[in-house]
Amino acid sequence: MPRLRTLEPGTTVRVTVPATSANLGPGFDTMGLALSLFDDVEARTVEKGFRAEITGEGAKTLPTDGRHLVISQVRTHLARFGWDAPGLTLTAHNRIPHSRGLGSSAAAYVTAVLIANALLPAEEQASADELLQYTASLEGHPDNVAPALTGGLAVSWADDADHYRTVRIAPHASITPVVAIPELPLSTETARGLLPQQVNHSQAAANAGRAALLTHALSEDPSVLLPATRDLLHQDFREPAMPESLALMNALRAEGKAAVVSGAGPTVMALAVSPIEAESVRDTISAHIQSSTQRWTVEILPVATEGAKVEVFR
Ligand SMILES: Nc1ncnc2c1ncn2[C@@H]1O[C@H](COP(=O)(O)OP(=O)(O)O)[C@@H](O)[C@H]1O
Ligand SMILES: N[C@@H](CCOP(=O)(O)O)C(=O)O
Repeated sequence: MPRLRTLEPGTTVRVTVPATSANLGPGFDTMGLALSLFDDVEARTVEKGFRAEITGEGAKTLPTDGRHLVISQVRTHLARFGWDAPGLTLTAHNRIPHSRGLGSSAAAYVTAVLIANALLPAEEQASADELLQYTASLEGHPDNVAPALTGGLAVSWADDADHYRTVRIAPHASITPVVAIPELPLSTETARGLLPQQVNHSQAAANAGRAALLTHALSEDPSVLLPATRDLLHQDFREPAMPESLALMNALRAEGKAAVVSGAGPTVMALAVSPIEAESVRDTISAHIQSSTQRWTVEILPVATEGAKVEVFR
């Protein structure tokens, strides 16, 4: 393997990346919405040593040396282009909760790839399309990384050559997400392990109809959000791993609220259609979870219209 070139110390890259809620009901592995909850990470190239200082989520659990996911992925991405950092100091302010279905791992991959890309010489930097390929391949599905990169609502797919594609759709301005985040985590890997290899054809057809309706509901006509958010591909299969989340989602839906499992769960997200309705949904959720055995955080998280932001200081 050819020797890696070493970057100069003294460059700082700051990345701000939004949380994302994938699936949105029937858009399994395809649709995702960026939410106004952000991780802020600053990376500085230094003479030597790989170290992370973490506040917030993961401060007590994540590795603080070169094994930190963002540090290791920055180095992997640099190596792809024949570079390494002499050393790296990472300062991470993590606000996106981990393993709750709000896209924390996607945010970490996007952060790492954007940091590495900004550290590369300008002529070697990746295009927006390449950034999508790298981040979606790391995550294994594009539905979180795409809206984390673009902001707003993203509909993504892999084409016949397995090349990831995405289109950004401006969400209707009235849409106001409310999230109920339970205390107990559920890893995406575990939740994916509950999915069947095959699904019934008529259920797949019904799901396709709802997903098609969902793009219309989210962009043009939120009045059809309740039928448009009905999923037949993943939520029920995952119930054994998060029964309280499914119970909350079903109770909200029975009351006419467009509630879904956020990502692979266990967070539940309801899509209100005004800030006032969002407050009422928040109160309704709080009433439902009063008898729960675990603590929940209930928050209104407006749509983030901008995707990840990168600043470079030399
Ligand atoms: N900011 C971060 N820095 C380092 N590792 C992270 C970060 N965010 C997430 N991770 C890793 O990803 C895991 C969560 O990924 P996952 O189970 O896919 O859940 P999520 O739904 O939050 O993406 C965490 O346990 C941690 O190992
Ligand atoms: N489509 C994926 C989405 C996972 O999102 P996350 O936020 O839970 O990582 C799935 O449903 O598995």
